[in-house]
Amino acid sequence: MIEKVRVHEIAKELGIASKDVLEKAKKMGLEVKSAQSVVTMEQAEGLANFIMNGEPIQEIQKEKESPKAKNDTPKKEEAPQVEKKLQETEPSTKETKEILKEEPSKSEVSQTDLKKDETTKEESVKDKAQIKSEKNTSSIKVVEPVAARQIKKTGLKIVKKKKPKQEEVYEAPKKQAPVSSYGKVSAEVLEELAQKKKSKQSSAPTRKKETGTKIDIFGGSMSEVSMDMDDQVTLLDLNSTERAPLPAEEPRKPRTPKPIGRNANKRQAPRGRRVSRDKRKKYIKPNQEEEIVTHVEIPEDIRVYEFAEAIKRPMSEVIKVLFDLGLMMTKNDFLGNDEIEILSEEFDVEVTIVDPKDAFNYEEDLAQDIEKDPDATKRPPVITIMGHVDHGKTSLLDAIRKAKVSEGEAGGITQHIGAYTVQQNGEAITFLDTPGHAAFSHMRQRGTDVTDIIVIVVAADDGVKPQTLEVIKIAKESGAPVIVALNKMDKETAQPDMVKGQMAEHGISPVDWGGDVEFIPVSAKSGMGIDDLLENILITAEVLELRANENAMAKATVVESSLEKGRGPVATVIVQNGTLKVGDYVVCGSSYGRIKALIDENNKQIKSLLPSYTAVVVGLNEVPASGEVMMAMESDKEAKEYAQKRHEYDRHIELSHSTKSTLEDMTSMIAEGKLKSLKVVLKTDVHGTLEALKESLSELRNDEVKINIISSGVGGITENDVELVSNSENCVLLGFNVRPTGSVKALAKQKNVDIRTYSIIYKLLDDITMMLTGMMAPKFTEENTGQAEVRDTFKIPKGMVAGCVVVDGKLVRGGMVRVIRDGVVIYEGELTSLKRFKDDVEEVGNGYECGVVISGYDDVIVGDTIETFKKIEQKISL
Ligand SMILES: Nc1nc2c(ncn2[C@@H]2O[C@H](COP(=O)(O)OP(=O)(O)OP(=O)(O)O)[C@@H](O)[C@H]2O)c(=O)[nH]1
Repeated sequence: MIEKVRVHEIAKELGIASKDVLEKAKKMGLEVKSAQSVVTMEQAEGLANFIMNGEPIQEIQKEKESPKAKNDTPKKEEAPQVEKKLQETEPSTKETKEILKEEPSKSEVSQTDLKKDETTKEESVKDKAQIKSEKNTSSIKVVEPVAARQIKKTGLKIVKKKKPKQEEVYEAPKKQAPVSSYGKVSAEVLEELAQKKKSKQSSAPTRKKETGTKIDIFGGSMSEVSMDMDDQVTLLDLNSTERAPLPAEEPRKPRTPKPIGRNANKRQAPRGRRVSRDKRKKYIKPNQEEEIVTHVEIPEDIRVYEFAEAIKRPMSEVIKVLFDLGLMMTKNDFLGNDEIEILSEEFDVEVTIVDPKDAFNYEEDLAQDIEKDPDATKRPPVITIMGHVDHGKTSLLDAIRKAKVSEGEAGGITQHIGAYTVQQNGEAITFLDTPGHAAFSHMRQRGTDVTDIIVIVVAADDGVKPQTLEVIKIAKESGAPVIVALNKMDKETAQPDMVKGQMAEHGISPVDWGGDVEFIPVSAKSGMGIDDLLENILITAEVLELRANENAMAKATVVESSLEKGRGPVATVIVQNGTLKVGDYVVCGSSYGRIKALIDENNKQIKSLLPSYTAVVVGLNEVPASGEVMMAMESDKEAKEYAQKRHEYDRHIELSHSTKSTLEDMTSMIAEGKLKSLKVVLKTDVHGTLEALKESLSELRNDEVKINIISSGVGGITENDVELVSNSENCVLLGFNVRPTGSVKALAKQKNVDIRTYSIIYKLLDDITMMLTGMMAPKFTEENTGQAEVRDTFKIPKGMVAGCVVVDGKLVRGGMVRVIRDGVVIYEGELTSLKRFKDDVEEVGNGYECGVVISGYDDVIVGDTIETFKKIEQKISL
C-alpha cells in the first residue's frame, strides 16, 4: 500500500502555509484540492523539492500515472531501488535519469550525512561547550562555523541546501553580504542582493540536476512522524556543501529513523532549557523564499525587532525562541549579550557586535594630536561670554566690537550664538556670543566645547541670579578658566563687593580675596574696563599656550547653521585646527560638500580661515546641527561616505526612538492615550533656535497635556507645512523669524490653517502655554449652598415635586442638585424648579419650606435630603 501524506502535514513540516503548498502542488500537476488532500510519499518528496528549490520533479507526476510506480513502496527505500524505479519511468524522464547517473542520489547523500552527523555529534557538542565558554567571556559574539552548526541540527526538519561550491556546472552564488548594523539595508547591500538574485535565476537550470534526485524526505510513513525526539527523522540537508561530492558508488544503508545530534540523548539530558531548545527548532526553519542571512553585524544595543530585521526573520520567530527560553520579551526590549548569543545560534547566524558610530567617526579616524604636533603654533583664544539675562552680555560685546548689535535684535534679546573675532593690541580674540534666555542653556553648554576661556558677566547692581549659577556650573564642568566681568559699574547702585561675596560662595573666588578668578569691573555703557578685560583675556590665554597647526587638515566646529536663500545650507564655524579653505571637501555630521565660499563676520568673501577664526561656510549639501565637527577630507567620495553612514545611523536612532517613546510600557501607553496633545509644526530661521525651541516646547507638559512636534525644520514656511497641519487635528504651525510667502499664505487661508509667527522666544512659549491650558479639561471646585429635607412628595405631570424644608444654608436655583438617602448620594442632576408656594424663587433660606423639581428624576421619597451646589471653574496653569 502506498504511504500517503496530507498537504497540511507537508506544509507543517516545511513551516509554510498549506495554501502555498497547495498552490505549488497544483503547479506540479498534482490533484489536490484542499489541505486535507493526500499525495503519495514520492509526490510529497517532489513537492518538497519544488517548494524548497523551485524545480518541479516531472517524474513524480509521471510515476503517479505509471502503474509500476504506483506499486512501488517507497518506505525506507534504498538508493538501488530508486535507480531501478527511475529506469522504469517514462521515456520523458530520460534526461533526468542521465542527470541522476552523473550525480550521487540524495538518498546516498543522506545516508552518508547521517553517518557524518553521528561521528561529528560528539565533536560538535564539545565545540559548543568550548564556544559557549568563550562567548561568556566576551561581549563580541563569536559564532561557530556554519558547518559545525549544521551537524548539530537534529529533529524532523527539512534543511535547505547551502550555497554549492564552485563547480563547472554550478554557478556559485555571491558571498552573503553582511546586513547593515542598523537593520537597514544600505544601497550597496541592496545592489549586491539584486545581483545575487540574478545569479540565482541564472543558475536555476543547473540546480535542476540536483533536484532531479529522488529523496525520501520523510524516511517512511508519515504516521511514524512526530515531534518526539526519539521518533525524529533527520532529513537531508540539501544545502550542505559537504554532502555534494560524495561518490555515487558509496554503499547505501537503509535509513532508519533515529535521533542524532545533540538531542540524541535528550532523555538523559537535564530537562528545562535543552528541551525547550529542541522545541525551538521548529520556529527557526527559514522559509524557502526568505533570504538566509549567515552573518550579521549588529550594534550592542539592539532591540528584539531590530535583531529580527537584521537577520531577516519574522519578529514572531525571534520572540518565540526567547519565549521558549522563559524570556518574556516584547519587540522593543533590548537584547542582552546572552540572548544575542542564543539567538545567533538558534538562527545559524554569525553575529559580530560593532559600535555603529565607528563607521562614521571621522574625528577619531583623523584624530589630530595638537599637543604633540611640532608644527603647531600659537592661536588666538576663543571666549564665551555667559551670564544672566539682561546683565549686559550683548552690550559688552558691542562695546568690545564697537558695534551696536543689540539694537537690531528683536525684543532686545540675543536669539542665537554669534561668533566674532576682534583685535586687541594686534592680537586676535574670538568671542562667542551666547544668548541669555533659559531656552538656550544647552546651546551654551555646547559653546563651551570650543571655548578656551569663559567670561561670566554679572551686573554689579543685580548680583548672582539663577542663570549666573547655571553658568558657574557649566564653567566648572568645562574646566575652562573663568574671568568675571562685573558689568554696569557706571550705575550708582553697583555693589561689586556684594557680587564678589556671592560668587565666592559658589566657588568663584576673586584674586584680590585670595582666590584665583579675576573680577574685572566694566561698564558696557561707558566702555570702562573693556581694555582691562581684554588684557586679562590675553594674559590668561598666554598661560594656556593655545596652539594649532595651520597646515593640518582643517577641523572646525559649527556654532550656528541655517538655510539661506540663494546660498543654501550655511554654517558659521570656528576653526580649531588647520586652515579651512575654499575648495576643501568637508564632512560635517550627516552633511558634506565642497566649500564654495567662506564669508567672514563683515560679510566679505575670504579664501581661507585660520585656527580660532570664524566664518560662514557655503557649500554643504544640508544644514548641519550646531556643535557638529566639520573636517576637511582628501576627496568628495570620502566625505560623502562618512556623511551617508552618519545619515543612516541618525535615521535608525530616530526610528528607534520613536518606537521607544510610543511603546515604552503598557501603563504609560494607556496614560498617553488619555493625554491630550497639541501637535506642532515648527519652522525657524536657524538651527540653534530650532533646537532650543524644541527643547522648551517639550518641557511644556503635565499629566494632562503635552506638545507633540510632528515636524520641524530650518527655513521658510512651505506649502507642505501647511498641508501637514491641515491634515492633522489639533495642530498649529509655528514660525520663528520666518514668515509665510504669498502662495503659502493663500493656501493656509484656503485650508483654514492658522500660522503663528514670532520673533521673540518667550512670546511663542507664552502663547503655546495659553493654548495648552485651553486644552486642559476645566477644573472645578464645588460650593455647597445648602440642604433641605424632603417632608412630602406630590406627583405632577412634569414629574415629582419634593416638598422640603431647608435645614442648612439655602437652596439655590440654577445650580446642581443631589439627592442623598441614608447618607448616600443616589442622584445628581439639575434643579428644574424651586418654588415657594406657587412662586418661582431664586433661593430659599434656612428654615423655609419649598417645592423642588429635579430634572429627569422623580423617585424622591420622604426622608431624602436634597442638596444644592455650584461648580466653580478654576483657573488652570501648566
Ligand atoms: N547702565 C548700564 N546698562 C547696561 C550696561 N550694560 C548693559 N546695560 C543695559 O542692560 C540691558 C541689557 O543689556 P544686554 O546687553 O541686552 O544684556 P544681555 O545680557 O545681552 O541680555 P540677553 O541678550 O537678553 O540675554 C540693556 O538695556 C543695556 O542697555 C552697563 O554697563 N551699564
